[in-house]
Amino acid sequence: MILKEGDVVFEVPDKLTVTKKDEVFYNPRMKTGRDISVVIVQAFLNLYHKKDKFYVCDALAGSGIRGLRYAKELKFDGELKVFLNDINPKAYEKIINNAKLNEIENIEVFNEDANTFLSRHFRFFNVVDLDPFGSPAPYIDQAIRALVTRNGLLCLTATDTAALCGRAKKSCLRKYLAYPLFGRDCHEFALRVLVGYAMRMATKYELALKPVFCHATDHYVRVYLVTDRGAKRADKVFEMLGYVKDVNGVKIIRKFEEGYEKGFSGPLYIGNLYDKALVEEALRIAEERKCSERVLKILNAIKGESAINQVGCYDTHQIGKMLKISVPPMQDIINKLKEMGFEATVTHYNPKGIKTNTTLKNVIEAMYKCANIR
Ligand SMILES: C[S@@+](CC[C@H](N)C(=O)[O-])C[C@H]1O[C@@H](n2cnc3c(N)ncnc32)[C@H](O)[C@@H]1O
Repeated sequence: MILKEGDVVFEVPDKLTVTKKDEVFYNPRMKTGRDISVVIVQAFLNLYHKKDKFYVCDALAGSGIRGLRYAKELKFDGELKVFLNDINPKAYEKIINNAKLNEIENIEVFNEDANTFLSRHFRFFNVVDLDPFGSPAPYIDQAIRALVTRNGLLCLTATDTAALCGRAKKSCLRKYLAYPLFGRDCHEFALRVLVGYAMRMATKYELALKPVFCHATDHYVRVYLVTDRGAKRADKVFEMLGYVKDVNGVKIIRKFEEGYEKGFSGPLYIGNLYDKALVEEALRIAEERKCSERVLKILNAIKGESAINQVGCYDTHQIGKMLKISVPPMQDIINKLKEMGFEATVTHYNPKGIKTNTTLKNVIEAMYKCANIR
């Protein structure tokens, strides 16, 4: 069947089960994530890319929709080229045909194992995008090596949320060398585990990765990290890693250098997950391109989150249960916290989550005040 996504028309098999069994993989539910990808890469290009060539790698390309959208939708005055690769010969053929269908010529298509392909392109790409079945962990090392060492953008999707969100602890340990945090804000901790893992993988090459954007949507998480080089910068990465424990909604944080203690999760990233300027530019582009309401809602929530440096959030439902009160409307609680002099915002990943720069005690007070209870 012929479909359209963004500016690209493409063909996928008529019957899709959206599993590995499909002749060529395509998941229409990931459109939101791909829309956001195009917007984030464009924002990155606008703000941080100063060279005249921009090489993007879609290493696990499936039908090619992601890479073809980059090739067609990104606006760049210099040379823009997208390298699409998939191990499946049927996907390889489909990508070539889909490129012809759109008269896209600024691409090269390959049919190799992703790690082999990436290892042949040492320090070559400005962007490496990994969108695998399940975990990107098996490809992260080669992806890091294939990126330019300064201002390279690593984009990772992970659909193994059972592992990252803490329902499959051993799987998380096996793939990400970290204990996950299971709880109401597990999606944010999934992002932090994945970011922390990629950062640790890069330090041995004297590279520092820094997250600039991420989101947890539907059944997957997606993170974007930028490369920088130098042993000293790589050493500093460990200052941004740590272990976290949730005690009744309050996060206790141990620094990485203090070591692991039983009951804590991690190692994971404990710094700010967003580059504020990039988030704002992405939102501007998304509005200009008339992206869907859903994309705009996610980006708007993230704009709020990016201004507040809280690890995790307060779950108003959990608090309401604890206090045995019904939860006032979210916006009322947020307004009340602001009236009390604090910053507060909704989160993009938990409709009942509030991020704020104050304590649980003050959130409770705000909720009581909203419910007119004293
Ligand atoms: C989730 S799909 C990609 C979806 C695509 N990026 C999109 O946005 O629609 C994962 C793809 O990875 C490919 N793949 C699996 N193992 C691979 C490997 N070792 N090297 C290269 N491609 C691989 C599969 O054939 C499949 O097409």
